[in-house]
Amino acid sequence: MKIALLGYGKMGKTIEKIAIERGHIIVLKVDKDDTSYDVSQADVAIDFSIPAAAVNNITNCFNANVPVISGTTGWLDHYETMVDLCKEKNGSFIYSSNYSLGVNLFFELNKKLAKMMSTVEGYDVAMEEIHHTEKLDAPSGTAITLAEGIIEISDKKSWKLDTGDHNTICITSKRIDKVPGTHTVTYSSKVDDIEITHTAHNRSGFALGAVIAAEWLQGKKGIFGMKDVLGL
Ligand SMILES: NC(=O)C1=CN([C@@H]2O[C@H](COP(=O)(O)OP(=O)(O)OC[C@H]3O[C@@H](n4cnc5c(N)ncnc54)[C@H](OP(=O)(O)O)[C@@H]3O)[C@@H](O)[C@H]2O)C=CC1
Ligand SMILES: O=C(O)C1=N[C@H](C(=O)O)C[C@H](O)C1
Repeated sequence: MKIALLGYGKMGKTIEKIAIERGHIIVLKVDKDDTSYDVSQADVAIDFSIPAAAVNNITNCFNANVPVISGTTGWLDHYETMVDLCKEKNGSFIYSSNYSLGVNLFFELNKKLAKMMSTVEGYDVAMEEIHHTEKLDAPSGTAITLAEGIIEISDKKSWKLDTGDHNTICITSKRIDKVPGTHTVTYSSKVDDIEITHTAHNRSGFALGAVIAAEWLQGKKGIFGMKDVLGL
């Protein structure tokens, strides 16, 4: 596949390495100063840029009829607009807050645990995410997906950063040195805690998942998620 990398930072560079190992060619690398670029030569574009650039990058791909894998987090207020544009342009689109196989299994485990916990009394749920100090958004996209998974099943109505109550899941965000991404969901009662944690050791799992998603999207039209890609 001919791949365009929209965002050539920590993730863009890791994706480049894995894509080349899997026999793909990088035909375009877009960074902050590349304001006008032509993505139309690519079979697929992979966007890991910054929250403020994601909508513009995804729009450029739909306008050029190029399938797009979106990994950037922190722009989801505009997700429905991008879905509508994808439908209007008959495009191909995958967004996932986290492309790693491990986290996608963790998303399923989180929902199973939430279902189990909804049958007992005395526990309250909270979440913690830890990332490197360069991260621009908080809470992480992955923490938001985990919270949405719990909200689907429990009597929690929403999530909030650093605060919570009976109706709200408290998500605590910590920023420490070079941590690639750690997410913990904790159910606490007066007598014990139940915790599940996913710890990324590096960025290779995210990058491999994004390349696998790009391969999977070839020849498909519509809007998909990693659940579709992984058959979960
Ligand atoms: N879904 C997932 O699985 C994962 C998602 N992420 C998300 O991916 C995003 C990128 O993460 P990461 O690589 O660690 O961050 P980096 O800061 O290392 O990289 C972001 C890159 O985007 C560049 N950039 C800035 N403006 C634009 C623009 N207009 N168009 C294209 N690129 C631009 C930056 O350039 P410059 O440095 O010059 O400003 C930088 O090189 C984040 O939103 C992060 O949360 C990260 C890991 C996994
Ligand atoms: O910025 C990061 O680094 C990461 N961002 C994603 C998120 O916001 O959930 C995924 C991963 O945790 C790493």
